[in-house]
Amino acid sequence: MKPTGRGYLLLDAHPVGCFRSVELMRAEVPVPEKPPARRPTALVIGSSSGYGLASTIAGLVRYGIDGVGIGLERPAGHRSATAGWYRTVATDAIARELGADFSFRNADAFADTTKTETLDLLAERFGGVDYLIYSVAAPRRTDPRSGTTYQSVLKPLGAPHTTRNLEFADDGAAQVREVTVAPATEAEAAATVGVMGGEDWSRWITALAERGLLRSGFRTVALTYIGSPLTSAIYRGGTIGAAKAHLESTARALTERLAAVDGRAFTSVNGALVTQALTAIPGIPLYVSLLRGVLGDRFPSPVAQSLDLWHQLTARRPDVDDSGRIRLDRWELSEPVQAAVAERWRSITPETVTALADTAWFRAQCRALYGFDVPGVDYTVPVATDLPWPES
Ligand SMILES: NC(=O)c1ccc[n+]([C@@H]2O[C@H](COP(=O)([O-])OP(=O)(O)OC[C@H]3O[C@@H](n4cnc5c(N)ncnc54)[C@H](O)[C@@H]3O)[C@@H](O)[C@H]2O)c1
Repeated sequence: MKPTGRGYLLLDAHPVGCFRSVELMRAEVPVPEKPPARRPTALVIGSSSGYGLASTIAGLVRYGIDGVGIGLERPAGHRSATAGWYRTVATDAIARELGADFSFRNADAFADTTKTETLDLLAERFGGVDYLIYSVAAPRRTDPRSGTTYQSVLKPLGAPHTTRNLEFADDGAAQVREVTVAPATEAEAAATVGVMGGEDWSRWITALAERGLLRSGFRTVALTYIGSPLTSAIYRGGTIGAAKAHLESTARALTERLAAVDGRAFTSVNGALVTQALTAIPGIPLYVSLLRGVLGDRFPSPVAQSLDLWHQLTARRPDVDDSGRIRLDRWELSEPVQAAVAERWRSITPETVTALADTAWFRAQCRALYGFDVPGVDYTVPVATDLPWPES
């Protein structure tokens, strides 16, 4: 199987490459000296990819979690299954090997039926939930109660924004192209909040509360991002930033509601991570490649950040900023790092891009999202792509 596609989007995922990337993530998690006194129950929404996957693996290996992970993935058909499908198969194998009672559901987290069925399963198997990690990144959401489908957009607010995009030719050569993005309409901004804001997270908590499934001391976290002044027009000050602000205010409202069970809701500001969604945000691929150019191997992995997230979630007093957010992005936003990235951003030319930005790393990361370019995989060996979703 060969990687085929257009731009950053590939059409197939390589199962063995996806298994291997899950193994490599697992290898980063230190095994605890002794098992936890009580196995916590966790619900991870968005467990097949990115930060949700890393949190699931870190939780299984280091924190002995049982529970449920939810992702929305496509099975094999004319093309391979999605990469998240194969990563879930591999994560399930880890859970089984560890003896964890952890099952995976392939379902639309935004649907009421998914909530009911997942809560039925949690009630029957565990009788309550200790942690909910909300790590969904979706392009659209259908609100099952109104039937409205919201479509998110990645646009600035108020004024057009001109930035530079990193692209790759078919032979892998890096190119930088100037792009101008028109500002979002009010309807587009509201729709983005409808997808990536806190409404669905809040509904999960309400559903758990109504079923009496919130254990005393329950904690929940949804992931957010701030990012650099270089990307603020398109990210934090743009439509997606408005959605993140909504998510952050939802955390404050949820914490008030969770007082009855001595619970708390947080957002966690994670650092930049190469994902498919990130490649679609104008300017961000160049920014992240420059960030890696500055940091090299000091760029923390998603597993390292997820271990920090669990550390904070399980701490008696989590380390939060003035707005009540867990901060896992200090490495990214530190003054010297941002100054170095900004200096490179200003001076970059088509001739210097590969020297100043780690474009080779960025391209390999993008391909690894589909299981290609993963170290230790023999891509000449034929692979079966039609694999079943793990049984729950
Ligand atoms: N990538 C970054 O740089 C970055 C940085 C900080 C915070 N975050 C935040 O982290 C969160 C997760 O993003 P990611 O980058 O890990 O994304 P990702 O694309 O790697 O993972 C998204 C997950 O959501 C699941 N999903 C999507 N739609 C779903 C649906 N309708 N029902 C059930 N599951 C669904 C996918 O299956 C996948 O498991 C987002 O809130 C994102 O904004 C990302």
